[in-house]
Amino acid sequence: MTENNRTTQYSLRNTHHYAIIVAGGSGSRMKSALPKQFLLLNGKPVLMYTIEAFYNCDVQPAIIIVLPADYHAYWQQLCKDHDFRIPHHLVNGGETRFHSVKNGLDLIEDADAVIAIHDAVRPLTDLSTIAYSFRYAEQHGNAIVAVQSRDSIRQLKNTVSTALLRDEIYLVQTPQTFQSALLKEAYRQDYQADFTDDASVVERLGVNIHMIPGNYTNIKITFPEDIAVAEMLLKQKSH
Ligand SMILES: Nc1ccn([C@@H]2O[C@H](COP(=O)(O)OP(=O)(O)OP(=O)(O)O)[C@@H](O)[C@H]2O)c(=O)n1
Ligand SMILES: C[C@](O)(CO)[C@H](O)COP(=O)(O)O
Repeated sequence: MTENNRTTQYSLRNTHHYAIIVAGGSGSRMKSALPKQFLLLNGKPVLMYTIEAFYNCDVQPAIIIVLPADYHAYWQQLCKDHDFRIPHHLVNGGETRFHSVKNGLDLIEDADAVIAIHDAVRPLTDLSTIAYSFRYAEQHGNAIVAVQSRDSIRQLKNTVSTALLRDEIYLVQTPQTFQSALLKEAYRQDYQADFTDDASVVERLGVNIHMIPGNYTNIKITFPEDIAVAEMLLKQKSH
């Protein structure tokens, strides 16, 4: 795990930065008719918080939003209703998260770019974590935000469960940030069911993945109860 020196200043002037925010899912586990990226947190859609975090971080990436094709008009209306003016590019979602990321990547031609991939449904990411992930990936090729397990861990194989070393277990979040040539090469691979995040796609090339520290509050809104938790955390953040 790499030390997150949040006070260090790096020069970003010679590179190009992009954020691909994937919001192409249907949110089946949320059991809501409206996909969870559009649900309201304290009156504002989840996706708007996420875009604001990237817009407000000091790296100032270009922002690409991947949305199901059927929801582009709905999103544009939401932007009008909430007077949401942050500039962003819209791309169609794909069949899985992998295909959605790929659609976003197709928009980026810059071979020297640094690209952060982020779940639209993680609206609580710190600005400093976003900025650090860009800076770390710029220097080391990739940066994956993760937190150490706080619970004891057991692995179940067939019917036998075994304790694992908790200190060796990390829970992976987003953003996951990469130099563009590496990420584009990785996403030229055929889709595999065990590609659950961008790190697993890049790792399949034989590349070493670097974890950087995240926050336990960077939750992914997945189940109905996560909405109440996110609203509470947002209220705490604003005080
Ligand atoms: N085809 C897909 C599937 C997922 N995502 C995005 O990937 C992120 C993480 O995925 P997940 O939480 O699984 O979202 P859903 O697929 O929407 O939820 P579920 O698995 O419960 O259906 C979300 O921001 C989601 O919108 C995407 O862009 N395109
Ligand atoms: C990318 C991710 O959020 C990292 O934890 C996670 O793998 C997404 O998983 P999901 O099954 O698509 O929610």
